Amino acid sequence: MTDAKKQAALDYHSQPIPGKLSIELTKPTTSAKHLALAYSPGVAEPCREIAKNPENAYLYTGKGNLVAVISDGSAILGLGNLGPLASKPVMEGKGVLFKKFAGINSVDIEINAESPQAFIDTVARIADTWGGINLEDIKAPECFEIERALVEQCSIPVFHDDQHGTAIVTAAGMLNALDIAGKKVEDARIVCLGAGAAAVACMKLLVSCGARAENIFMLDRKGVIHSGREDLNQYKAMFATETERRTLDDAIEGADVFVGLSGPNLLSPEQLKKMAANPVVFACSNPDPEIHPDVANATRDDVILATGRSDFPNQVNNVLGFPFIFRGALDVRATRINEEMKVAAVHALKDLAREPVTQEVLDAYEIDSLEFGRGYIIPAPLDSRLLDRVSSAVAQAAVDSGVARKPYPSHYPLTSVEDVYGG
Ligand SMILES: NC(=O)C1=CN([C@@H]2O[C@H](COP(=O)(O)OP(=O)(O)OC[C@H]3O[C@@H](n4cnc5c(N)ncnc54)[C@H](OP(=O)(O)O)[C@@H]3O)[C@@H](O)[C@H]2O)C=CC1
Ligand SMILES: CC(=O)C(=O)O
Ligand SMILES: [Mg+2]
Repeated sequence: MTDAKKQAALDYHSQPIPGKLSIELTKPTTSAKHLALAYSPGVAEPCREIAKNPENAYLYTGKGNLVAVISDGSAILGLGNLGPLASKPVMEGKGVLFKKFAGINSVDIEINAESPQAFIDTVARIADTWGGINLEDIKAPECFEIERALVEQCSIPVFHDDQHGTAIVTAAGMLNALDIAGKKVEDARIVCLGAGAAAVACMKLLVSCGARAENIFMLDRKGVIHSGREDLNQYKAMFATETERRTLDDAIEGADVFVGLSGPNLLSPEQLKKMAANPVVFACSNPDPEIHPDVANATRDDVILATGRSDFPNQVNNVLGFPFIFRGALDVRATRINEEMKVAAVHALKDLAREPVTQEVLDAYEIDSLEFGRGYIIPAPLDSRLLDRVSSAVAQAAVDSGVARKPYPSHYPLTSVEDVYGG
């Protein structure tokens, strides 16, 4: 980013008041009568009702539309482990996206935990406060154990966005991109740079969508993850292949797909040149992708390119997932976000990209036209149809797969965030 853009980002966060979110009141508070309802003595009544039946918390508090965004700051975007407090702008940012795109209230919580168990214990103790928990920017491999334990211990959805949100959006974009490239996911030779939270989840979901594990080369800082390595944790080991290839230079030769979930500027133009015709390159590290779009496009004119950023076409970013996935899950009071719900979200996103783009999207991105193709493989985050399409698919899948505690919402389809509480 230029110095001017960096300063603009700092000004955006600091002016006119610090931060990006505030809390609003939903009830009148102008008279003593109002206060007697909102606080003492009136507030005692909902307390008594909730003590009798915890489900009443959904009736008398904001719990049902409230998500905690929780991080330890150990893998903030692609910036690395900068600690809990430095993750706060990202966590507030996730809150902005929850509210703007899905009408969900959120609170960010940054935990200074000395161990994964301390993190788990902290979150488990406050879990009843929320309708759902979005774990964010927690590094691998700790994130896997943390999520597993919390899913087990909590009766509300717990979702590690960097794993599943990213995987859902990546799979949707990938199925479309391969189609445009004239290739089949089952045949695609895939290189995944990164073997952490996002990478492992993305490759697992791509395999569920038809990719063959033996066609995937995954790499970490030490190179290709192969069956001869003895330093692999159980999550990396799932992707160990029998191969003589050792480096990115080796792995990228002839590859159809590159998925970058690692760090900045790690794919060189020379490596991009070695890929097969019509290469699909998802350089998803934030804020700086594995290869800059200007460099990639100057290197090959047949590349189908996506990044995680809002300022280039084809934004493959979990912003297209988590707001709407939680919307659907909250609205049927799902106890968890299961595979069926994730796959439903993949197809809703994939299919929406194939529909004509609305004027609203063209205006928001200041362009005259956009149609399904190399420059448009995935819906844009400012497409208001996402709210209905993804949330309803997720809610239906939750009902069908038996994790919903409420029926499919009678107030669906949602046309805007104004509708989220129904009539
Ligand atoms: N666009 C999107 O929606 C999303 C993008 N991301 C991006 O993905 C990246 C990883 O995030 P996340 O999975 O949460 O983090 P993790 O810390 O869990 O994983 C990072 C992984 O990247 C690998 N890595 C780092 N540097 C290199 C390198 N020089 N060469 C090869 N591998 C490298 C690490 O290797 P090792 O295991 O050896 O340490 C590790 O496997 C970030 O840049 C993040 O911004 C993440 C989520 C969503
Ligand atoms: C987008 C996101 O969640 C990340 O880069 O970590
Ligand atoms: Mg993240």
